[in-house]
Amino acid sequence: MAVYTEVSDDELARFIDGYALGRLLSFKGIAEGVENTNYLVHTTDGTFILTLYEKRVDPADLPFFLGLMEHLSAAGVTCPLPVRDKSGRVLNELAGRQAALITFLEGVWPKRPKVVHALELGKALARMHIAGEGFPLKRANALGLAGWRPLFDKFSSRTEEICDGLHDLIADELRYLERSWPKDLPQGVIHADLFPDNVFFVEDGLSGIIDFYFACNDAFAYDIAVCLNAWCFDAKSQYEPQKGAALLAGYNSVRPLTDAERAAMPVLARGAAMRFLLTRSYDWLNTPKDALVARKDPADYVRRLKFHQSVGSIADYTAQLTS
Ligand SMILES: Nc1ncnc2c1ncn2[C@@H]1O[C@H](COP(=O)(O)OP(=O)(O)OP(=O)(O)O)[C@@H](O)[C@H]1O
Ligand SMILES: N[C@@H](CCO)C(=O)O
Repeated sequence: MAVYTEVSDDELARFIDGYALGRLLSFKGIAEGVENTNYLVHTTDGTFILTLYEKRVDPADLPFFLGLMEHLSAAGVTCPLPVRDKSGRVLNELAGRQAALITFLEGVWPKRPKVVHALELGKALARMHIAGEGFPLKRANALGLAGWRPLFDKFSSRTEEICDGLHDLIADELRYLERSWPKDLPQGVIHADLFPDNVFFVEDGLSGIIDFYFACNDAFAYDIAVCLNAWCFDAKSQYEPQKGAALLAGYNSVRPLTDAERAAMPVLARGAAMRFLLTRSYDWLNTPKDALVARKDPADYVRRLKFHQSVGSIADYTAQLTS
């Protein structure tokens, strides 16, 4: 359960008094998520999500994340909107953390994504990339290529606590990625963590996107690669080409991929696997045993990475298997 910071009834009632949202009725911690503390909050005016920002969020980045939600929402993307307090601020302090209230989105995230979900996701991702144009703030990808080796250095001496062979798998792959990473792909604002638990559906229609706390400026196609890994493999980490094809087709129907983006997809898929293998491995080793949070298994991303290494081109592979 991702409630790292407890908030008392009185503290929260005082906090809510700062907003024009009526009176606090009830609140409860949200079990899902691993990054930040989230509470579901009911007031006499409605339902909201309260987020207290934890370890990986640099407070200096919060204006980017919250401003982006406002920008995307104004451009037609259904995403949470930060709520302004009585003095117009979106950020406040609560229980020693930076905190914000955001609007509640209806819908549920798909526990077992279907082909139709991947298709809708592809379209929504492309629309989000287009909607991000004109957002004036910039944020480098802290978990992009330049951030991977320093993160590996923090736990490289302990990889055998996760699985045999992990050290060399990561070390060799980092060398490959540093040599091969594409430099001139179309760039803009990307979500960078668009896993199924961050996308809500009502029946088969996509109803909203949440959790912009890794958003940054980077290659659009890298965002697609993150989604390929997160949405198009089954519970045993077997690639599901129909879902991969649907994701790419949905995306392409809104924002056609360039030849360079298509050509780069295999290396981007390997990089996207590396990014989550690194953060999951780090968290696996550093999350206290008694923490109320479900650690995500690095092994799923070992398998994805090995799959990408073995097939060469995921885009060709998808095309072959679905034609
Ligand atoms: N605006 C929202 N509307 C409805 N539910 C929300 C909203 N924001 C968050 N939630 C709920 O809270 C959960 C955790 O939120 P979120 O994904 O932002 O947390 P996180 O700790 O940053 O998670 P992650 O591990 O995905 O990075 C979501 O799965 C969802 O159930
Ligand atoms: N989406 C991430 C966790 C949140 O950063 C993962 O599945 O590893």
